[in-house]
Amino acid sequence: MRIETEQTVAQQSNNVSTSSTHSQLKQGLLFVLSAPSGAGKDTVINTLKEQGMDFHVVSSITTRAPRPGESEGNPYHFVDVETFERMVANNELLEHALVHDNWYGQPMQQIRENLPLGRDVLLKIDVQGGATVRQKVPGAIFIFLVPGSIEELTSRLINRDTETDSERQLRLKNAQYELAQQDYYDYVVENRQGHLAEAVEKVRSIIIAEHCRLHPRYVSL
Ligand SMILES: Nc1ncnc2c1ncn2[C@@H]1O[C@H](COP(=O)(O)OP(=O)(O)OP(=O)(O)O)[C@@H](O)[C@H]1O
Repeated sequence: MRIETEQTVAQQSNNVSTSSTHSQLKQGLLFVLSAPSGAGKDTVINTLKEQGMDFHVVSSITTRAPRPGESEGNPYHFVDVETFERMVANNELLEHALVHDNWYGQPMQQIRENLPLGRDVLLKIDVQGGATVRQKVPGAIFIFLVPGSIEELTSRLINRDTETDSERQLRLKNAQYELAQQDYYDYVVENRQGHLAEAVEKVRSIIIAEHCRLHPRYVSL
């Protein structure tokens, strides 16, 4: 039997750095945030950024027209259908999908540039996109944001007033199916009406906790 003395324990701890895994392999983590339209993805992301969290939100490309107040790169890269099809053909997109009659895609380049620099990357995508990313990059961390209720979601979209009535109806119809997909995610965070701070704190805690894993879920693309 080997009895460990204070000296042997001290020798062992000299040989093994307590945080070797974390300090040597520091790489960013890939997060996926999905939710029905109007559940609060942008609001949560913007609040985390205002609080000083440093992560890169992938600017998707889309063929939809910019809304009032949006411009190239903010929050999307707006491209025509021909450009979109070229990027698909050149394998430049991690995933792409037709949502609400418009194409959306996630450029791979932004992920490849940021992760090796130790910067987390967040993909803000719908559930179809989330399913594709789960297949291609199972090591990503999947977070689903839900509203307190469908009624809350409806009034948020009405108050936001960024879609026509028929667009809003389509989003609410799709929300039923999208909410049913939450079971495939690692985390579900409720963003209740008037309780934004609570939801933000939960997402923030998830990000911090994922970095504290003994073996963080690093991915390579
Ligand atoms: N907890 C909350 N309480 C009240 N209002 C909220 C809350 N979270 C978000 N909102 C409001 O709900 C509306 C929708 O939020 P947001 O635009 O962030 O949703 P989204 O999920 O990014 O939608 P989309 O997918 O359509 O871009 C916004 O007007 C926002 O201010």
